[in-house]
Amino acid sequence: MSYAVKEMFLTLQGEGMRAGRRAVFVRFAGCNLWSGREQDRAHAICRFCDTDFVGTDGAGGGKFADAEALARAAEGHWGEERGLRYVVLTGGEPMLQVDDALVDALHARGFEIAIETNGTLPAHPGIDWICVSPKAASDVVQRSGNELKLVWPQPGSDSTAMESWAFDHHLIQPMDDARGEENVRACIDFVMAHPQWRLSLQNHKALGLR
Ligand SMILES: C[S@@+](CC[C@H](N)C(=O)[O-])C[C@H]1O[C@@H](n2cnc3c(N)ncnc32)[C@H](O)[C@@H]1O
Ligand SMILES: Nc1nc2[nH]cc(C(=O)O)c2c(=O)[nH]1
Ligand code: SF4
Ligand SMILES: [Mg+2]
Repeated sequence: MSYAVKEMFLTLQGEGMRAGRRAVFVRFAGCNLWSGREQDRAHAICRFCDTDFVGTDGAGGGKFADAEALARAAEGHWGEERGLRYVVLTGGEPMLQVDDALVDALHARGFEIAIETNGTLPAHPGIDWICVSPKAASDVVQRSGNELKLVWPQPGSDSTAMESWAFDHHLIQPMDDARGEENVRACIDFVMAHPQWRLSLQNHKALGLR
């Protein structure tokens, strides 16, 4: 299979329990909850997306003919060092494209594989670190994993129900939109009232990283 990738880059994971870790990000093109076009945002299932995932024209992006080609490119971003290789598959929605061949090719090059997914499709069982970020108007089928990262406030999402889902960590992340600090305050208040949750900040934005 070929893969459509918007962009690929080396950075620090900015969010969640593994924030601060060196990682190659592979941003797949396309999503099942929004077309990515601004004129469609108001009617999309997911309306707060902070990401351009349309097309394959970003830095390091492109159409990769097969899994080997994509894994080779990821290795190129990481460099020769073989220790602690870490790749984060994101998008768009990566589970629209991630398959056995890609998981095997990345593992063969020594990568630990993480995914950022909206959870509407089952995560590939070979993935080593699963982060699910539920969207209120969608049906989440992937209810287990390493971390659940709920963007907040998100009217219509049932955080109490999510506490019984099988995740090791439950995180609340401020929605980055025009309300800004108000959303951060709402997240702090939420964690103060629900100690089983913890705050996730988008460190890369504060640090000026990609
Ligand atoms: C762009 S999404 C791509 C992966 C997948 N489609 C998903 O939604 O999880 C990556 C992460 O950014 C989060 N995110 C997207 N827009 C955001 C925003 N405006 N504020 C805070 N987090 C946001 C998502 O919830 C998800 O955890
Ligand atoms: N540095 C950095 N960390 C991230 N964690 C999740 C991201 C994403 O867009 O999936 C992201 C991203 O875009 N950049
Ligand atoms: S599901 Fe993820 S990639 Fe798709 S529109 Fe929402 S935040 Fe963006
Ligand atoms: Mg991002």
